[in-house]
Amino acid sequence: MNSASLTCEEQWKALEDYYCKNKDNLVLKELFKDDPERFNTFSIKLTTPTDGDILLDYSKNRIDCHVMEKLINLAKARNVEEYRDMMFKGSKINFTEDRAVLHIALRNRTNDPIMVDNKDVMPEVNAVLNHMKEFTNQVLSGQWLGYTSKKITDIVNIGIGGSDLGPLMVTEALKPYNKGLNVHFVSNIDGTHLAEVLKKVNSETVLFIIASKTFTTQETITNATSAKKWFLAQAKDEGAVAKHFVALSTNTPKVKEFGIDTNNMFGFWDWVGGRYSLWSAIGLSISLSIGFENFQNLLEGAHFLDNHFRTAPLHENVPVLLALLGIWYSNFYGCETHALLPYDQYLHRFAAYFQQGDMESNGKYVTRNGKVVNYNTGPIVWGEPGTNGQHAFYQLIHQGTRTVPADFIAPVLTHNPINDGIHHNILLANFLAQTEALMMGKTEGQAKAELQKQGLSEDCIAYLLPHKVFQGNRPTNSILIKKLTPFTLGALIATYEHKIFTQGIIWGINSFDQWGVELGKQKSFLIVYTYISLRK
Ligand SMILES: O=P(O)(O)OC[C@H]1O[C@H](O)[C@H](O)[C@@H](O)[C@@H]1O
Repeated sequence: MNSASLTCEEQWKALEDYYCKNKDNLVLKELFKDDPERFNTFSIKLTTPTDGDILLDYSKNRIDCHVMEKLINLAKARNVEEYRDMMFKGSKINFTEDRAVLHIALRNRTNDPIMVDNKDVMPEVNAVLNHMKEFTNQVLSGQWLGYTSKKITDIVNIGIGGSDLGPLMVTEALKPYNKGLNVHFVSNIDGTHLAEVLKKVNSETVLFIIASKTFTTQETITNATSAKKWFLAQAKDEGAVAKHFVALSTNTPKVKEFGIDTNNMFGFWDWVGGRYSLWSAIGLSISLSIGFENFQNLLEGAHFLDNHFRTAPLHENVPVLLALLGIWYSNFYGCETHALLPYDQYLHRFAAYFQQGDMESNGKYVTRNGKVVNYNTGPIVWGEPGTNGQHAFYQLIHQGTRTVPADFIAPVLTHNPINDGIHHNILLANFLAQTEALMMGKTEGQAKAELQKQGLSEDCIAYLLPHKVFQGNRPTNSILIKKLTPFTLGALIATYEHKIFTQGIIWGINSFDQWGVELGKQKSFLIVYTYISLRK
């Protein structure tokens, strides 16, 4: 496998050279004028079996065919395909933890064997899925009863990081599929988070889901312990805990120690990274919210995208293309951030979810060779749903001093076509208008003509003019799905997961550990113990 430093790669140098000579010629409106086929050249449509098309339009980027060719050559030189195949085969590509990286196994709907340490992981994956199905059906059908023989009405997921953000994002995104349970999330160690949720639930009808891969995370264990204390204060019977507490974890001894019946434990494995775990038992709150069949459709959507990522040539491979565009902006244009802008209220936690997904994966400066990089790695990921963002931070995207590459994401159809669909029409009009405005900008001539139309004096026009000009040439991707369904959401999430993977491979870093989080954790444990012993 290639172990050369990224900046020494011939393909890197070719990109650098091309960037230096051509960066001023990569002007979007000119590129569109010169090539009427530009949209067709730089867009890809994936047709899903039942949920319509997924379109990636990447024509509004500062690229031409030469840039794309060179970027693809770089991906090849960095062995993206080989590493991708290693991931799918179960190789231990998370080398600092000596672990396989197999979130793809959790949604391996064809059940082809995937071997880790000479053992097929699929039978265990399927066993946990069956357990989730059984449990979900029992709770939703009202068969599962609380300690006073009442049905469960509310679930509370207690977890943090990957054990919170994914389930929270997905249950919000798929609210139209909710089967009737009220779903709550508690993550913050700040007691306010738990206290506010406890005000809304009844001990007789609530189910606590303690979600923690390690079952040692300070926030989760503290919140879970307080929840159990609150529960026992009302139930007054240790035996009742089994009816109201379940655990999602890889750590059986710790789950037992906490007092949760291991029959009520849903397991997973060390090869599932926290930020890639919503497909595993960690997705139990999703399954309870939308029903197991819909949860399965979410897995199907991700599997569809996994197959695309695994088999499509690099120049037609959606996650690879998104990754390469990100590299072009981060490493050549020097862009610091990447915005995720979903034009769908249901996706209001999408950017927050991928803040962890991307920044915890690729926020690293040490390479596979143990060397410190001499180039930028993962960008700062942020965003809010449109159109709210437009009235908050789009000013900076349009006229700020930084270039902010942005992904605009929208469903063509809405779940809520209220008032004859006028809301959705306006929403989509904004989506289209923004990407166009960012690309086209406004020339001095156009701005002047507008000011003249308003009948302003020449002095006033001269004074205002510089503020009314937009340089434009601001890059965007447009990602359109037919409708936000479990399947299309699964595909969308998997797209970004594989984008992150591809970038990590090109940058030569390990996207699957998170040592950076540990330092803060260790320090806070020390301070907490000192504080507690001082109070005694
Ligand atoms: O699921 P847990 O073991 O409780 O971990 C929760 C979170 O802890 C840390 O913050 C890690 O960096 C995250 O990746 C993880 O998702």
